[in-house]
Amino acid sequence: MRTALSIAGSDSCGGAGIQADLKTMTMNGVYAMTAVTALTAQNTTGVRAIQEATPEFLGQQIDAVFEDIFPDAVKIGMVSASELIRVIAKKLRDYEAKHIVVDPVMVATSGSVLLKTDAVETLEKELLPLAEVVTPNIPEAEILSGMAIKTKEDMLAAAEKISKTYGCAVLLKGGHSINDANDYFYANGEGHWFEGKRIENPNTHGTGCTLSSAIASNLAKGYELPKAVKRAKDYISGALGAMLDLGKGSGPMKHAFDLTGEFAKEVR
Ligand SMILES: Nc1ncnc2c1ncn2[C@@H]1O[C@H](COP(=O)(O)OP(=O)(O)O)[C@@H](O)[C@H]1O
Ligand SMILES: Cc1ncc(COP(=O)(O)OP(=O)(O)O)c(N)n1
Repeated sequence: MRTALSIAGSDSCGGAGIQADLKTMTMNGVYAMTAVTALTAQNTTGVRAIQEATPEFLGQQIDAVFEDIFPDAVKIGMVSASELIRVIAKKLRDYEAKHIVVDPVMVATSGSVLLKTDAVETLEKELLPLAEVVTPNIPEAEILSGMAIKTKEDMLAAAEKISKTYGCAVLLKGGHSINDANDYFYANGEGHWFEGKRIENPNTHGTGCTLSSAIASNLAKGYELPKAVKRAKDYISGALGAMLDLGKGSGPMKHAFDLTGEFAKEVR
């Protein structure tokens, strides 16, 4: 069985972070492992408190995984502080980790800051150059590219700039635009759109975590990056389309939706 490691924060309400990653990887037919960067006291209305792991303890979790079950892919989500980012980068370099997907989580949809301002530079310097693909949303891409993104043309230019600056593929997510859910992919000097039909579901807690861990799962299974992204896009559309409605705020998605076609055959 193929395996994937999520290095991310825990979300006590189960919709984002490590919990979303475990559900997504499992539903995508991959054995999921974790290294927890922080605990959050969080629900669908917001993040109340954050307790970071120590850098030493985060390193021990990563060692414990790599020394026993070498992951076929690694997804990195919320990592709030520079010291934690440095430990992750060193371990991934030392172990020569494969298929690294970086979701540069900065601010939760609820508005809570999940990456300290002084750690943005460390993320850019240490983690992005290790990534096979980075998956910013529009506000995150504005920070990484240093450009305002207001139009589709801005998305193209920002993705190209991030890709060329950090030497990785970029999937710039369009979930924060109003009319559609089209994401722009740029790699090796070429770009194209992954189109998505916008689903009228206000419960989008954990969409970014889910998409990035679905990409990591599909890379772990041996799909080339564009196909891994396409399959992840289909997965997020299915999970949002299942229309789960829990909690008082932006609720989580349903992962145990009816997988159809190609997915269903493989995951069984
Ligand atoms: N209402 C929606 N309908 C369909 N797809 C969506 C919707 N909202 C977000 N997505 C998709 O979910 C993924 C995560 O996007 P986004 O919400 O922008 O990320 P984040 O959670 O990091 O802010 C993207 O593929 C995006 O296109
Ligand atoms: C622990 C933890 N990690 C990441 C997030 C952010 O999740 P994401 O899917 O990027 O976006 P929203 O859920 O905020 O739309 C989080 N909230 N908690």
